[in-house]
Amino acid sequence: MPDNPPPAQSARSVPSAPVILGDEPGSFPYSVLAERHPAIIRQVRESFPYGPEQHEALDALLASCTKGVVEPLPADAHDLDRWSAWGMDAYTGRSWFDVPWLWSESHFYRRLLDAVGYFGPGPWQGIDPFRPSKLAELDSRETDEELAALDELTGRPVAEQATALLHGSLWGNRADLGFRLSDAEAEDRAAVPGLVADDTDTLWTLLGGAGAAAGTLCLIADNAGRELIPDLLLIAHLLAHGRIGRAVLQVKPYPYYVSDATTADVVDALRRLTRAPGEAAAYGHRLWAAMADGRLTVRAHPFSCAPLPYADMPDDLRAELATADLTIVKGDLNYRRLVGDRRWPPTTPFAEVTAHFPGPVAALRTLKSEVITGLDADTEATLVAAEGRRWRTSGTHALIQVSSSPG
Ligand SMILES: O=P(O)(O)OC[C@H]1O[C@](O)(CO)[C@@H](O)[C@@H]1O
Repeated sequence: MPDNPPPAQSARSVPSAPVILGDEPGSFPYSVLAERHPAIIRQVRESFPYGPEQHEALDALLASCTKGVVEPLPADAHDLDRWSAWGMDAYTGRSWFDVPWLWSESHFYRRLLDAVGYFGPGPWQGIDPFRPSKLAELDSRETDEELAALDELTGRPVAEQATALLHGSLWGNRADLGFRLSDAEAEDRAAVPGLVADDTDTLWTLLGGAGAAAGTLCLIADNAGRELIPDLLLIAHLLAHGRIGRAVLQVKPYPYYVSDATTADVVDALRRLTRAPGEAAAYGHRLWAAMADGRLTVRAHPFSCAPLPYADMPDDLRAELATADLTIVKGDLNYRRLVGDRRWPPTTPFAEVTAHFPGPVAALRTLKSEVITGLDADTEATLVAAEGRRWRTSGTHALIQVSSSPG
């Protein structure tokens, strides 16, 4: 089977490059499977007073994902057909290290929820194993400081507010609790400026300027807490200043990648805002009102937890995204899914690898895995000279890349 593609490869394939596997000891993908996943199992074990049944299931998952093979989902799994369509039949019986890294890493979180009884039936049904760490981050001093900064920002010119909130949403992506488990001090080591690509000007042209009809923004969210809050603040600003008429916030239908946002996390974030002192509360109440009158809608499409690239999205999601004037795709995992989790040469044009997308798309991402496209050769040379390969995974660099006419 060439390149290990899942059986359902769509006719909308993009230009090709080798799919990333986790099979190379010493490589970043390998370290995530071999070290980070066991660390996440340890963290989950300690986060709740789970019983012997859950601990045994976590033991079995640990053995399977580090030394074993991909095993079939239980016959009564609610999403068995979906995972069969997502390639599980092709990968069952194979090492987690020998199948596409995006697939095995994503499948790990599905199996982790099974192990702790999240899908039920039973006492642990619907109990988010990552909630304690998400709430701790939401209630942190850092969040207080970021919200307090809004009081000063509100007096600034509107264009300056917009740029500050856009960058707040971008750098908020460092709020990835899974990442923190293995590299908390990364921020202090950056040798080269943070932004490696910046299409901000193009992005603003796609969000109704003065006199232009206020269209629809779709924001495909990533992490909860200190990332989701700046995402919501950006949406509130764009609604309040008539740059958009409506926003659709795409979140995850269940806990995923430790800190990815679910609807429960959106509610927690809005409550955090409305409870805050000063301008933050005003933002919170405006967002709450926008939810009530439909100007802000939350969606949780099952494909947001699929181990597949967006090029393989189902038609209903494709049709929905096609109605947006702009789709902002947040974070590292979504970037891998947007451009394809492949070893692209870094100067591969972003527009080429996003041609499959059904409408204008902007990626806001801090770099936490090896996939990269759309760099100019000088920037790549400077980064390599200063940091070798570290710039790709350290989380200290970011990008704003826009493709205004794909599809
Ligand atoms: O929260 P984000 O920005 O999607 O980051 C998640 C990224 O972290 C990792 O799990 C490991 O760095 C990547 O595999 C994944 O792409």
